[in-house]
Amino acid sequence: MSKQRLQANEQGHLVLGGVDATRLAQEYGTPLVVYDVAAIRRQIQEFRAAFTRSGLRYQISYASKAFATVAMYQVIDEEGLHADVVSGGELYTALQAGFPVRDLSFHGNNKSLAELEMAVENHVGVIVLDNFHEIELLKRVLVDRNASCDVMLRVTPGITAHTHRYTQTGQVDSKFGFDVDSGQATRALQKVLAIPQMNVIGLHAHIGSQIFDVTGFDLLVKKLMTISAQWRDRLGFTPRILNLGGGFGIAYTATDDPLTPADFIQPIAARLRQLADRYQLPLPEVWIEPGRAIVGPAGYNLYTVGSRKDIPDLTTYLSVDGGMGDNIRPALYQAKYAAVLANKMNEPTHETVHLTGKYCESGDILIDQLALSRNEPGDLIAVLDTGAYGYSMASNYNRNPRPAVVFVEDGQAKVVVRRETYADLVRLDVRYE
Ligand SMILES: Cc1ncc(COP(=O)(O)O)c(C=O)c1O
Ligand SMILES: N[C@@H](CCCC[NH3+])C(=O)O
Repeated sequence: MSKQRLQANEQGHLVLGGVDATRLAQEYGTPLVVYDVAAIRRQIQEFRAAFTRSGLRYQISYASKAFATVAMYQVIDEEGLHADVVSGGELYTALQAGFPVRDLSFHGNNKSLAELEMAVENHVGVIVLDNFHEIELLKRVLVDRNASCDVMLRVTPGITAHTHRYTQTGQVDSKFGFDVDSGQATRALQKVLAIPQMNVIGLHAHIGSQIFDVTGFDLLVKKLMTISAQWRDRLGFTPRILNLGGGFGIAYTATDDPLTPADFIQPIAARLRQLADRYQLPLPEVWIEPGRAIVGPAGYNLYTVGSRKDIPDLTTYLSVDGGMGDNIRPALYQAKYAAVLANKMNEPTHETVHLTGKYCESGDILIDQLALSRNEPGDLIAVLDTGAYGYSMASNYNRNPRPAVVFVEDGQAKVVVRRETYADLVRLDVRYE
């Protein structure tokens, strides 16, 4: 989100989804996580429009690890998308939201027996098989229940996406999926094809996250179509669906230059058509799993300015009432964010500060160099584009309660996750006596 696209009212206050951000802070307190729901819907429409123009058969599956709450699954359902879950907890949340289970895919590199049982008993649409151990576990679950299910095979395509090392997942040296080059994926397929309770509907791969160019996806399509042709020739099997995963990057700062959904989808469609033609394969249905691109730009973290430390001739630390507990990404990935003084939007830049949190860690820095207008304690800071992997990776470090989450749309605000209380923090504690 570029700062220019932000809206301010006559008082110079940031306006989110038609609601004054200072009103949100007064009413619900800070730190506060705010989602502009219309922005989520717009982004989904952009993906849909790009697919419609491509002429491909497609499915968009929201990667709910980016932000998974009951209200979020409701919005995804309203928009008619599929979703993927990676744990019993995400599955449980989706079930609580009444999300159609047939439209869920279940991922994970170490799904437990209990999680597989939960998925099968609730009739989850697709289980994405990740490793040989899981094939055996799932077989047991299905045989015991005289059940069957649709599966995809997650493969490791041997592609290194140009992104942070911690968010690369497609390279050979990865914990996820069956390796293609060593023949592991082919062995896995042979094994699964011999299990009558499993119906292989497609191939899945995810090369990484926060990706800004289409090269990795192009290589991925080539790899998946090549292996599809080999499998057709050797095993008489052709995957009906190619799931290309997520990873579509967003702009966190002015220097980020992300592609639009169409920039990704058009070349992917062209390459698929070319290879389907070359290998005489049917054009596969394409699934994608965006998480960040759907919720990232729609999210804002609101904080109140507190203490300040000026170190003469050196620097200034400006502290807010949240930090790494509600946004671990700067500490974990050196992620960069932009922020504004939400109650003084029209004032000129006055200084550059380290925007720090309140946690007992020197690394608890939300923004390393933030240009701000003149400010004082009580002012409101809005960190932008925090919607993906912010609240979903939040913790109670230092026994700080996690913030509330508010959805704003058409001038209305609604709490969709209540703020944790101190009582919540000790809810699971048991006295030792
Ligand atoms: C299998 C899978 N699909 C989709 C995603 C979503 O990625 P992103 O939020 O970058 O779109 C992830 C996370 O990186 C993932 O592991
Ligand atoms: N959590 C990461 C991305 C990895 C997502 C899951 N594979 C982030 O904040 O960017």
